[in-house]
Amino acid sequence: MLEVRHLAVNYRGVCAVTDVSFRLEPGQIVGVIGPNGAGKSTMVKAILGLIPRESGVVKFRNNSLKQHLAQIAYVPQKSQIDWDYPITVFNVVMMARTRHTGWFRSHSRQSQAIVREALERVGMWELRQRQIGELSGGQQQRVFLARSLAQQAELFFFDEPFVGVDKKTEAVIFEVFNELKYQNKTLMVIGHDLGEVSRRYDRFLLLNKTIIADGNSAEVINAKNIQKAYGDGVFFLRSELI
Ligand SMILES: Nc1ncnc2c1ncn2[C@@H]1O[C@H](COP(=O)(O)OP(=O)(O)OP(=O)(O)O)[C@@H](O)[C@H]1O
Repeated sequence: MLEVRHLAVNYRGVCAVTDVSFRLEPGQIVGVIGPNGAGKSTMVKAILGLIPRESGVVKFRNNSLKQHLAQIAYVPQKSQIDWDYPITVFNVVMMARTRHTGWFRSHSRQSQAIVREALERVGMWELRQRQIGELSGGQQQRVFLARSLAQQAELFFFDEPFVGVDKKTEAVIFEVFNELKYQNKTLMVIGHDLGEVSRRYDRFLLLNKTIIADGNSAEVINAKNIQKAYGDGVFFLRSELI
């Protein structure tokens, strides 16, 4: 479904990501892990064309990804969102429908129903008239999750969706991820806390500028790979992770 070949990104001549290649298939939740500064966010932004690539090829269903942007949902890191922007919860989620209705046309009943369903799914319908800056961290993540649902995408990228959320919101997010997976959607989820990584993911990409390991939990999360990616001094207890 998504094919990335030899992706490389430089920032002002300094390499952030190099020679990253992988394929994503439908119906998978793929965790991207690696230390701070490993290039996880950079990799995703370069895949999406949000920042320039030094080199590499990205194909979605054998075509250029640009032709399929409506089918790709991206939820950036919380720190990248302007929470002071004056917009309600409802309208943030409705933004996902703009590609379907256009900027200047009023939103169809169908879009309104889709937005409502998405907000209800994440338990945020009651707060639909709130300004986004007036929400807690967990509520903010739920709103952006709802926005990705309302887009009715095929491929989803989430950049650190579990930062600042409590266990209840974490459980809601994973329930929604699993529903999407069983609808044969593909999810790529960035996280850097190894404790958060568990059997909930089908596959992991361990990144430190390039892919250190790619596979299931046992294949990726082992002492050798973790040391390679994180260096010495990382306390590793596999039994905690499975
Ligand atoms: N806009 C930028 N300009 C210059 N360098 C950047 C820029 N964005 C990121 N970098 C650098 O690129 C490298 C990769 O950063 P990136 O944010 O992709 O890593 P990450 O794995 O997502 O990190 P974290 O887990 O801390 O979010 C880092 O060294 C970072 O300092």
